[in-house]
Amino acid sequence: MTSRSVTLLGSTGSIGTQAVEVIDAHPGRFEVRALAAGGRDLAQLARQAVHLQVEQVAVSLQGADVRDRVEEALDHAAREAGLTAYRPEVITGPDAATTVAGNGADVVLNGVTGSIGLRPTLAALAAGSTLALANKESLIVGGPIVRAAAAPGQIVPVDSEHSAIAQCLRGGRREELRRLVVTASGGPFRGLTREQLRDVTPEQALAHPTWDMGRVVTTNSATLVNKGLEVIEAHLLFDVPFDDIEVVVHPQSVVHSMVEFVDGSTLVQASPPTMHIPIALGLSWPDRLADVAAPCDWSSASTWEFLPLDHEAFPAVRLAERVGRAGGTFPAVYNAANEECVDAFHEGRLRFPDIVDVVARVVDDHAGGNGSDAPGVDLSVDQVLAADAWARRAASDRIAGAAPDRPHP
Ligand SMILES: NC(=O)C1=CN([C@@H]2O[C@H](COP(=O)(O)OP(=O)(O)OC[C@H]3O[C@@H](n4cnc5c(N)ncnc54)[C@H](OP(=O)(O)O)[C@@H]3O)[C@@H](O)[C@H]2O)C=CC1
Ligand SMILES: CC(=O)[C@@H](O)[C@H](O)COP(=O)(O)O
Ligand SMILES: [Mn+2]
Repeated sequence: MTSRSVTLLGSTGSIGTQAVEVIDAHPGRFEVRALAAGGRDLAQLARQAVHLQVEQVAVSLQGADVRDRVEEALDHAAREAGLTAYRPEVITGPDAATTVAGNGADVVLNGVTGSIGLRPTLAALAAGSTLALANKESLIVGGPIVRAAAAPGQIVPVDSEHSAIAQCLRGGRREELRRLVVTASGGPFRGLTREQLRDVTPEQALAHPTWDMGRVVTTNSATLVNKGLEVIEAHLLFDVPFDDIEVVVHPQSVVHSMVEFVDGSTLVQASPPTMHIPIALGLSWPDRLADVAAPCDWSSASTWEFLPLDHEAFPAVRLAERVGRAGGTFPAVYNAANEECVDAFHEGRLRFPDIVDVVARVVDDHAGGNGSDAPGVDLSVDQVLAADAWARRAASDRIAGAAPDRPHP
């Protein structure tokens, strides 16, 4: 089998480092051409660059000394590895990830967090690369823009639920599909009431019961905003109406989602919780790589539970369905307001249940005509980014009003 060239965006994060593990475990299958990161850990990025011998290293930091710092880190990592002649191209600044995303690699894995991933997603699609998409936010905020930019099959989902659905769809024809069932772990606060959620801490929110992930997606799992985003993601990826997408709580995170067909049959995709499988499929689609992860162990007793979601304690999914149906800039507003609220929660400026309450108020303000809005097919990237910026400001104002007392001193 021929080797695929790969560009890894967000290479130092949870998805990025696991992608490197998958690539290392399959020598000869992939050649990593470029890495991009935010620049919080230049030493790690440089070690990855030297290890993978990439041609390009992109860092989104801006500043007079950034290039020198990246080159210094690369020199240091190369010396440590006994390689003095290694000199990749270094790209810096806010557009760095977008630049390497457009380098025409066979596969671009977008593992950046947040709506900042929109331009890189569009650059990868414009360059004709297969987009292995972990950065769900770019699809959600870009909506019709991203869909229009993608050729059929050009986006391969890496999010575990959507990878599961894509795998299940290989077992039945699209026109035979009745509905999608998206599983949710329920997060660390499953079973708590809204009142009990008032005093939970950031540390508790980051203790996900089944997955080890980055800070934002882990917090979103706790609020169920992640599941709200994933419902919109499923609608956009598979063109299924919101009425035909159901969320079910499955605390074990072994069934990663399901597809129900018209005859009453349901196909599920199951594996112990690891992102290695969806990452490997994202890189090698439509082929499967061998021995990516341990399969389910059927030799000992185990239980899979499926429970309804408590929408009163966790209103984020219903709110996401509303913004998803509204379309236009509403999903971008939901996402951007949430990104602001997640930061505020971790900085002790907002209580946990106020995250989704503030997002809902910002969405209501948007529905009332605030923030630039352009529903429908004519949406532009500039309009999305303007709505994103407006939602961040609106959320900040609301956060300042929502937290007169500091919940986490
Ligand atoms: N982790 C998981 O298991 C899963 C994650 N996802 C999705 O995948 C995406 C990544 O999540 P995760 O890996 O957990 O997040 P992390 O926070 O662990 O990693 C994010 C990565 O993106 C980099 N980054 C941040 N800003 C930029 C930028 N402007 N340009 C280039 N790189 C940047 C970060 O670098 P730095 O630290 O230097 O800023 C880091 O390498 C999210 O959209 C998430 O929802 C989906 C399913 C599962
Ligand atoms: C692994 C993955 O895909 C995450 O997005 C996961 O879905 C988080 O788990 P929950 O949101 O179901 O808690
Ligand atoms: Mn997911």
